[in-house]
Amino acid sequence: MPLEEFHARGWFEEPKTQNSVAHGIGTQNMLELTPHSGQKPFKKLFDWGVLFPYVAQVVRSEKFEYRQVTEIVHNDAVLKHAIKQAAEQTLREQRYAKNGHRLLTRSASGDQEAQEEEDEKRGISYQAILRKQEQRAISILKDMGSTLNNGLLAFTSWILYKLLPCFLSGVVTNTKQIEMLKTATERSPGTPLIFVPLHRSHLDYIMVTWILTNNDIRSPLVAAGNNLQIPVFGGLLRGLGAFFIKRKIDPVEGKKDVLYRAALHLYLTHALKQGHNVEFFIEGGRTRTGKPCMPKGGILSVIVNAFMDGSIPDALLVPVSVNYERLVDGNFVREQKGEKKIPESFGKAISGIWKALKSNYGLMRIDFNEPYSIRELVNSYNKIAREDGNIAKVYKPSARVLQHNQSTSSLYGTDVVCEEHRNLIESISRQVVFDCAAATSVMSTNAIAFLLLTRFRNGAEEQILSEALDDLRNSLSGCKDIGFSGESSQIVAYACDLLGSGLVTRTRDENGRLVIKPVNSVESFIELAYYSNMLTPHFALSSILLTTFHSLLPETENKKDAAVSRKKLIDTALENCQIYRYEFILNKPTQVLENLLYQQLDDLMISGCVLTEELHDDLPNGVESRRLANALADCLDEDDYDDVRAGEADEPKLLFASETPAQQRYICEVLAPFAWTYVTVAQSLQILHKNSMLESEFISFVINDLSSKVKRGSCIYAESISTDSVRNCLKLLEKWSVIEVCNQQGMRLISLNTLYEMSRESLNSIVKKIDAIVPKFNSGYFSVTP
Ligand SMILES: O=P(O)(O)OC[C@H](O)CO
Repeated sequence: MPLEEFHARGWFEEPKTQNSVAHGIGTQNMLELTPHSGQKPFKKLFDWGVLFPYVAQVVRSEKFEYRQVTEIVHNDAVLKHAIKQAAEQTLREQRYAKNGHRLLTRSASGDQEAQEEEDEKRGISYQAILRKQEQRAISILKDMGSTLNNGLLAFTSWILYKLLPCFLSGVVTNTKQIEMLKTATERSPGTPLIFVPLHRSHLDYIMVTWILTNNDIRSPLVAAGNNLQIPVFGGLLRGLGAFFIKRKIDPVEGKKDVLYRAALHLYLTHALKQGHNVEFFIEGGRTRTGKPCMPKGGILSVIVNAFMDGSIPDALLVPVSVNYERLVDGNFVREQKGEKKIPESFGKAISGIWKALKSNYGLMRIDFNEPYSIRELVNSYNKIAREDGNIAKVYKPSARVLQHNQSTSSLYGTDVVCEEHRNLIESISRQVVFDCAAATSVMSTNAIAFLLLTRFRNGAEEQILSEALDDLRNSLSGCKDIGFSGESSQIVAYACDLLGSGLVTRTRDENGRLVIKPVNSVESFIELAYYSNMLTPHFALSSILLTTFHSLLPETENKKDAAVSRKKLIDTALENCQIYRYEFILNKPTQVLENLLYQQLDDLMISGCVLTEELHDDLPNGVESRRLANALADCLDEDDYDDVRAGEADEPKLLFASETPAQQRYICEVLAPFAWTYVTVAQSLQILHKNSMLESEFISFVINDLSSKVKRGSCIYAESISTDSVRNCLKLLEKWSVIEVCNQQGMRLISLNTLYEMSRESLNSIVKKIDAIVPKFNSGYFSVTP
């Protein structure tokens, strides 16, 4: 989307019409690298020209009748049933605790009177337990419920209008996307919009609501973690639409909190039935790495269920992409290094806001992507399943009662879902995350951090970095939205200013040329990786493919003759993609990964990173191979790749392109830090030999090991020190049944599976398998001089 299409109203211009208030990016010129305004908050505080539109907004927004959902849920029969269930569960526990083995249950003994006498003797009263559970239901709903208020929304909008310019140089949205949302609501009146942003900052909650309110789109009820239920701010968020949910739904392992689950399920279902729009963060928490986290299905499952059981006729899922040039929340370096998160508190919030108001975080960008109708999504999945003859995978709407399955550790991961819909929810959630990530705009800081980490870890002259930025922009054009424009040299300077001297240094060399370098510390590389990782998913497939290609190239004297079969490459790359299954979503559920790899291979041939056999001999610079690959890519659509593969037996082999080793290296560098983390986890497994360990201890062990490798220089990627990636690798090893994870009194204990406990060879084979994804930059292929 060209930048010209973005609404370009200035922060400091007074809103002429209410609909334009929310988009402040200065003028078109300001978009091209506006210096931070440093506006004083509350300048022209009582300017009626500014205030009036907000007063008008309160009046206008009365058309959205914000019915409080809590009272409706109180009287729901399903909640009453859950209260009874919870009371019976507690009764059983109390009987067990007091009677031990002499447990009598009504159903078992058949003698209710005897049981009640026994209960009375032991001071157990079912009625008292029931009353307690009723009280608990009331308090859960009170803790949870939003108090969405139009007056507060308008007042906060006005405050934000005054405050945001103090620390952001603009908030960019696209007016066409806003129009699209309005059209969608007009076309399907009463169908709730479900906003699903990828979560980067606590500011996301506020900004999405702010943009919507200022554009007369009904503000959503927002699922917020109860970690944000802090004095003053908790109440404020609640008034702006937040409803609070527990991060861990079942605090006691193995015991389901039936009452809480029912309350959450009913609250959300009734909110949808009342026509409320809803917003939730499908990743659960904020990304710590800068790339999307794997989706958690909990909240989505309630929404999909409400559709499947006919509670609502449809809902429109709106993937929202949010990005910041500089993250207002600070950074996640401590957590990546294995330290515990400092919980949110009133003091922390105040000091955070104070610090933010005195800083410059550049632009914020919000994109509302095309809504999916859940109904249409289910129909399209069903169509594919029918075409594949996979009738078992056809999802049928059905009336049903609430049913719960095993939950994962975070609330957002809790499955309040029918088992038969599990695949459907997983497919939808992966598709939403994939689309959100693909539609996220590349900010200036993302591009510069990416170049520094993949190409210029030891620094580069400003001019060379600018040229590399030009190349990157060209390579992204048409496939990624770029959130900046202007001369690359100016963008380099601007982004370096925003990243700050803690992350990049700018010094003059002996010839007076400006050299830009990442600050050489673990902390700065981890933080730079956060910004760079926004681009990592985009290059992930080509990085896997090219790293795999290099791992398959034989060691030979004549590098130009080294050949790999296309099939072997794709098959091995597919296996390597599986290694990253918890790190990246590489394809949409509707896309075939193998086909995407074939497409990537064509792209690598077009860019001259891989050559083909017969064409290589007479055309050393690969021009002809590029032409052929171009022609192929032009005439093939995804389905045609199946036919191409059918004839692959007589296909020419793939050859090493000796003219482009540097270019190949940059692509392999993209995933190299992740590969180092994974291989270190695999190597560390040996300490589990005859020794189970707390997961947290094992993670610390790996992080320490990575830190010493980085210190010694045996691993050049300080950003490999990543708790998130260690965890993702552990999930993979659990999936492969290499390790077993069991819960003991709420703590996760890991141990080797019997096969790997018994045989060191099996464990070595795992290390070897993972080592295949580590690029071997000393193999000789990368050092070939063109
Ligand atoms: O990123 P977390 O884990 O601090 O959670 C942030 C969420 O917004 C909590 O509601």
